Amino acid sequence: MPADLSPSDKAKFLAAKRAVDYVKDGMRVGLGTGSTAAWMVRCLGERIREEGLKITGVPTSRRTYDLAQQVGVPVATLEETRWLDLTIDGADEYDSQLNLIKGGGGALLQEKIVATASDQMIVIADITKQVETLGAFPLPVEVIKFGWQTTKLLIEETLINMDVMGRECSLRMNVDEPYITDEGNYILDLHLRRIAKPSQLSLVLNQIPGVVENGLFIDICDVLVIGHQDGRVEVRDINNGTVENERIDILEEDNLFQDLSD
Ligand SMILES: O=C(CO)[C@H](O)[C@H](O)COP(=O)(O)O
Repeated sequence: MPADLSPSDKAKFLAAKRAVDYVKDGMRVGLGTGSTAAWMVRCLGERIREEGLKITGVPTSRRTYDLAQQVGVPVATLEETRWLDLTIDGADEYDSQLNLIKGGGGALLQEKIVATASDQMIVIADITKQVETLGAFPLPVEVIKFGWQTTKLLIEETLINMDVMGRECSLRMNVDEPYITDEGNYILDLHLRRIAKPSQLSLVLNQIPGVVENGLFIDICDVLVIGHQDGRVEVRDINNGTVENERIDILEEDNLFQDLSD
């Protein structure tokens, strides 16, 4: 087993490796953003090299675009493909209904557009992302720069009216400057602790002028693949209510791990 791969990376890799089994020849695939999604892009690159798999990937960020280019996954834009067969992406939190918080990596807007434009969304994660109620992870909200302080006040007012537990709302920073998304916007992180009504909150937030999109993904994820550090992989399918447990032998993947961790 490669010494330089952390237990957390092993779990992410296993989820990613299992999820790319869903990808078939000719598919148009949404490529998520983040450390777990990066494993998925590398696994797709591996299948393209080893099996000659033919796909078109639609990246959800510049980072993912760069990685796809690097590992040989052909890319196109959503403008070109219009619709996708499948999107595979990570998440910051998931609940038992497979509702999600996303956007920790700042790509929630493209991620939501791409996932919504897909016949199926598969989320890959490790067990640390599982929560009973969404909200422990700060909820990212993408806002336009113009009048962002006013948008922030309106969000805070909305949170008071909705009687949400935590109400702190902070501008995401990149060292000492505001973080700028790929679409040139700011992100406000809402420290809510517990979101009792995620569906309602998502709708209300998106009605506030200046809000572009929020990181709540409600009824979008179809399949959740959870990687465990001991080699187990759990596949939960929300549409047919199945839960499957499998095991991927990590030792057999040693060479692949070595390749991918470069
Ligand atoms: O939503 C995202 C990026 O905007 C990511 O999917 C989310 O932050 C999870 O990232 P990681 O796999 O690195 O934990």
